[in-house]
Amino acid sequence: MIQDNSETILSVRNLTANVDNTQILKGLNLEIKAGEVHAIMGPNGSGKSTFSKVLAGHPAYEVTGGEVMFQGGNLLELEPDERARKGVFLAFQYPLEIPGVTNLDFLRVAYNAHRKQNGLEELDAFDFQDLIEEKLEVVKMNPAFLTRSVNEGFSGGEKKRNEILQMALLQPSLAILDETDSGLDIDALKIVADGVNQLTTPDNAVLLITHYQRLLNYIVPDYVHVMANGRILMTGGKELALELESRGYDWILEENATVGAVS
Ligand SMILES: Nc1ncnc2c1ncn2[C@@H]1O[C@H](COP(=O)(O)OP(=O)(O)OP(=O)(O)O)[C@@H](O)[C@H]1O
Repeated sequence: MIQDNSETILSVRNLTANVDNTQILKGLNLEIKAGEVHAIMGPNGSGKSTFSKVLAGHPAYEVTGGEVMFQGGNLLELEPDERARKGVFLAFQYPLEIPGVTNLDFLRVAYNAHRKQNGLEELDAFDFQDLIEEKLEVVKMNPAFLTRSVNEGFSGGEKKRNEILQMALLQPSLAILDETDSGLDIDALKIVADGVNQLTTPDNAVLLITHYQRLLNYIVPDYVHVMANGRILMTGGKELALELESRGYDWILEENATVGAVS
């Protein structure tokens, strides 16, 4: 038997979570190994963003049961900033604006916090400038975006690109991209996808949440999961995304309703 020795990056078992006392996640299971790209698709309101926010530690979401292990440690015990420093990165569906804080300062503080976590010295402003210019190339962003306040007045697509810039800089172990493709024109979609692909290594993993198969033409997933009603109902390879595009979700919901009725 061939042994798969890849490191497990994320292991989610029977996760349940509430928002405002309403249960949204209802027993979610997922295992992600180093080097893998996973995509989660599913109907509106199925809990995809909730899952990403629970992973990031958003305080509005209450975990009521189950387990989330990240690189062998209990993720749920960590504060949101600790999760980020340890390498969990969430690119938001709706990136926040931070008026009064320049993109450059924001990125430098985030980057140096990350270095500190890894026992490294802070990078001074000059070295950071060199580094960030290199990263701007990855996402083909104009340096003028560095001196503007974080996301303030950025177009939808520029905000998404800025999220990928942050990711390029921080090189997370687990990048969770929540509908990063929404609002992107075709060229921007390719640039963002190239950025993600350049950052994918055998040591890290990517979790994409998307409604559109087209993103998966550019970032090819190892696994596609279908989430509905707070659970992952089906897992397949990249071809599952094509099938979903042509058949929609009802057949999966019906199959699961039948299974649920029998068991
Ligand atoms: N604060 C809240 N109070 C009550 N219900 C909430 C709250 N926040 C989210 N929900 C509900 O949780 C459910 C899951 O929402 P979530 O955003 O996780 O879904 P999604 O799968 O990401 O949807 P979409 O594909 O539309 O982005 C939805 O029915 C939503 O209305």
